[in-house]
Amino acid sequence: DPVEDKQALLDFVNNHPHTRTLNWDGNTPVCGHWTGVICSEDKSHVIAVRLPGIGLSGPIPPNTLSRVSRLQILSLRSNVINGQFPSDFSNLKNLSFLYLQFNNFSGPLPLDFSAWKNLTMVNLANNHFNGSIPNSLSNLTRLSALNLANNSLSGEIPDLQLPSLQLLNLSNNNLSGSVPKSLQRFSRAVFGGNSNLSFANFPPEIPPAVPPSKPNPKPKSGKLCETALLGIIVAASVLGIVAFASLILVVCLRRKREDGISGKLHKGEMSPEKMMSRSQDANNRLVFFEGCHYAFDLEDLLRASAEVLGKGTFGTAYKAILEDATTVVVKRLKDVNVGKKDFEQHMEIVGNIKHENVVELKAYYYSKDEKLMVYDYYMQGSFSAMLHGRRGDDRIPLDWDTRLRIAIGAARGITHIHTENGGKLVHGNVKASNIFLNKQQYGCVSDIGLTTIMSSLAPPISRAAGYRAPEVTDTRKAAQPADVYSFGVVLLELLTGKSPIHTTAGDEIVHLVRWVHSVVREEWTAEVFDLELMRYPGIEEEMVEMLQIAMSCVVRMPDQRPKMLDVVKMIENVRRMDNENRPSSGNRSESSTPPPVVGTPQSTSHE
Ligand SMILES: Nc1ncnc2c1ncn2[C@@H]1O[C@H](COP(=O)(O)OP(=O)(O)OP(=O)(O)O)[C@@H](O)[C@H]1O
Repeated sequence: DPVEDKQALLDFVNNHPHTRTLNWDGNTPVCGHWTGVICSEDKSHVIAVRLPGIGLSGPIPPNTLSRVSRLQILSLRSNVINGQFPSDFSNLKNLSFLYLQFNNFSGPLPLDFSAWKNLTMVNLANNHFNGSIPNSLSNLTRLSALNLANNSLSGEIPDLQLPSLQLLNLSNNNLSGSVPKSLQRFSRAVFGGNSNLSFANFPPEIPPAVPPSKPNPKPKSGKLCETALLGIIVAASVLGIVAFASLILVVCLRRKREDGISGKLHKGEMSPEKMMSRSQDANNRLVFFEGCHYAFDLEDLLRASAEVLGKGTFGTAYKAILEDATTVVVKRLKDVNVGKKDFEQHMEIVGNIKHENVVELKAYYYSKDEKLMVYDYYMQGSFSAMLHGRRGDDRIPLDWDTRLRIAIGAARGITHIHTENGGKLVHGNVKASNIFLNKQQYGCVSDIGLTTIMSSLAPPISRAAGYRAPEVTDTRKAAQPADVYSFGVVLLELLTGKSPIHTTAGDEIVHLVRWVHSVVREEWTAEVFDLELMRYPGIEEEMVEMLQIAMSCVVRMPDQRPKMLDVVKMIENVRRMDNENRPSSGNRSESSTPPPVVGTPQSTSHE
């Protein structure tokens, strides 16, 4: 609710004793002392306080912040607060985002940062802090951004071991000595304006390579290319939606070369009977995996009516309805890059993965011209369709509990995949359209390991672009940390409701990871979340925790990302009060789906 002056703000807070997020956008500056805004009574339910640019002055009164002991987001940016770093901040054990920039704070930084294990983003720039940078910052394993620029900090920079740190700014202080090795991955600019700092041991900066006098092969600007890319993405998905046609699968396959099975069928060169016998041939048959209850053969499949579900990176997916009403999904692969033996070996690995958070490959078919994969049909559609589809009046909102179940399930599925094939298997294509809901309504992942048998994709032209980890240049060689990155993007999608690459109203192309970083950096953290989630009370804490997990997954350096097993444990911890009802996360997270996080979902079959 908009409030117009300080008294109104105080009244508002006092009249709404359960306010959990206190947000003041700073558009109406209010001068004066700030006692009473958040310290008037017990406010232990408050998790976010944003009071930027409202003219708060004087030091923070003692014990003010001990009343908001569960605070996760604190922004007092752009006020005229002075005095020392408040000692009672050490009570704020859950603090994740701390923005105190552009104030008049002075004195030393706290010596001991070990109390704030959750700190993800710290901005103390443009104050008068002095003394040295505390070594204890190394305790902040989740810290992703640290801005201490434009203060009066002095002494040597400690050898900070901050595995998640992506943004650092120590410029314009009085720091001396040399830059420790652990921070030499950042550019010199972040240490600039410290006249006594030596760069003698700093690796030489390599100027960006400028190709001699070669004409630029790219005729258009990067932005245009990105627009074109988005056009392709949008067009492809629209095509998938409108291309509904009740076709015989054979017809879908008709443009194959003459020696192709379907081509022959189409031209009447081979009757279904002959085809049938050929399909029973040991060299040319539909291979079902153990435990598969389907009782159809290739001929039945070829006779089935088929509807295009969508064209993906690796081919086209069809919903095929057989004569006995059995419904399956047939994925017709294009650009398989390996021979029959390797293909079969790979299918064996994938087909033998049995886990309730992994979509089971039921059967496959290999011939020179056709490579098919058969899966169960998930009638609720993918997580992507649930999240982004039907945004109009008839939209069924995707509530937080469902999103949590999707995240936990998918994380467990990927974790299990990472244990397969001697711990070497990589999913390679983790994205929202490859996540479905299993019978318990938990996420389960599909499309495993196809990248390794397909031709490499030119990174910028792929539909998976927004999910791809920055280090992946050849999709066939992606490693497990790249799956962690892609899963982090899925989590960001789940939290924000935004696609990994989307356009703004002004047609600007936005990359979700960059957007979230910029919003969090500009301390609008609470604004990251999907508006649709705002209707559910009391979930902010969980959302902030999930945001931290997502941000740790999308760290630029692959070796600094958590392992999937750790991600599972972190997500399980988001809903702590549920732990008593569930087995411990350790082994279970690799093997099964626990009872639902909240309530009992309807038991719906996915078939
Ligand atoms: N088993 C399934 N049940 C229901 N829908 C499915 C199933 N498998 C795939 N789909 C849907 O079919 C469409 C095409 O899937 P496909 O996997 O071919 O492409 P994609 O997921 O869009 O991209 P990619 O090829 O990179 O995975 C997607 O909307 C996907 O969610």
